Amino acid sequence: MLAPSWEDHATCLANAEEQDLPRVLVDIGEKAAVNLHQDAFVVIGRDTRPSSEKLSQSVIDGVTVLGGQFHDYGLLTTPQLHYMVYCRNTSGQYGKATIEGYYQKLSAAFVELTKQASCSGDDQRTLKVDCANGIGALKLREMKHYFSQGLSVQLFNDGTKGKLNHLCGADFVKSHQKPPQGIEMKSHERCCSFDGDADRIVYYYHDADGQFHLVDGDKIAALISSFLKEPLLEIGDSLSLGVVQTAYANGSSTRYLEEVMKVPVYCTKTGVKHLHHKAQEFDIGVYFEANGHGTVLFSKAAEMKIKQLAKELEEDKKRKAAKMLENVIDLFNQATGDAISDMLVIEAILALKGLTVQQWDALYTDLPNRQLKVKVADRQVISTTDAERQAVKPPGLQEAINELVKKYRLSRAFVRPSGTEDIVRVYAEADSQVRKCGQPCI
Ligand SMILES: CC(=O)N[C@H]1[C@@H](OP(=O)(O)O)O[C@H](CO)[C@@H](O)[C@@H]1O
Repeated sequence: MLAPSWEDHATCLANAEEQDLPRVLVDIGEKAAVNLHQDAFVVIGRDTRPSSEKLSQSVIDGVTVLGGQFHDYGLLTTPQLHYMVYCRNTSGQYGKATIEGYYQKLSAAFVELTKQASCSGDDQRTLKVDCANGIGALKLREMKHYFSQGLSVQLFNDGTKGKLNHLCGADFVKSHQKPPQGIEMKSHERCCSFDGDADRIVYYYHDADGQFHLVDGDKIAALISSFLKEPLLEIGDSLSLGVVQTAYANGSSTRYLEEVMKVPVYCTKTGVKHLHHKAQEFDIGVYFEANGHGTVLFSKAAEMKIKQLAKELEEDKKRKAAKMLENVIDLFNQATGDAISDMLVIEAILALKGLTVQQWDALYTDLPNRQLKVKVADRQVISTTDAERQAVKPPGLQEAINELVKKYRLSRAFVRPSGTEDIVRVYAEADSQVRKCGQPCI
């Protein structure tokens, strides 16, 4: 429990996240536990569930008995807690380790960025936000006045009535491919859903025929990458840009990024800690899980370079491009995927590019896909390789999958044991739900 490096925090907090521990996240770096020469400092935050208060108090009691120091922030979203830890571990260089500091940093960058928006594809810069009846509602309500000159948000499922994540939230929308309850959607209206602790976000809309369209984490990564390429080209510096996905990324998104955007794409195991670490290998690392969890990381060197160019470049267009990148750096939560920060980045990009949600959605067409959970006696009998895309155990399983996959075009399928639930997950995609031979699949 000693002041660890930022990487230690990232690992520890990401591990807690993946094991779906209650959202009283405690700043206890794994590696830091062996460093006995520094004083302990524990950073505590909690969500709105009744159990969180007791859990949080237990942590405080434990730390007090051990004579450790702590700061209790009370109610926070998960990414806000990561932000506080990051600020403290960079001695305030990243930002002020207060809720006010978080609101100010992100809102100032958003307002500055959107000032440059000359036109807007959506006249109404209004966004409907489903807050999953979670902590995101409280925090977005506190924050919305800071950026109201650039965006007006309407909150739904704000926790005053419904239950956390029940028939709402990013996970519900993504897995059921339908809107959450409690939100009224008019056709072509831009809506988004946070998950319960506000670290994931997905967008969606209804078209004129009433058909529902999901714009998921893969499309968020595609929008952001294509947006970033332009100013990077303009400033003429050869900063490396890479996108990190998992096996659940739709094949169309990978093809779009590699073949149309000419951006290198990497696949890691499921779980943000894997994506986060891979993204740190680039000057600019874009990482998103299909479920909407992700952010963009800028290396220290890239940040310094961009800041320097924003000051020094003489040509107006180039200097503006560098300035825009500078604001983008400030707007992305560098500590972890953050629904509020991602929402502001997406809204800024749509405003700057004059894009509607439909135009964004049209970047590419998702391949039809299915994801299932299967309850088995022992999920550990399955082990995988190649970023979980190939089963190495039990014998014969991969061969059987390969046989099935052969029957479809642009097809891909894999199974893997979940890291968070006692189940096996099955994923399949293909260019159509009909077999090559023309017969429908069962
Ligand atoms: C397919 C899927 O969505 N998997 C989720 C889920 O992991 P599993 O290991 O698949 O249970 O929970 C993780 C933590 O929230 C999240 O990072 C990940 O994306």
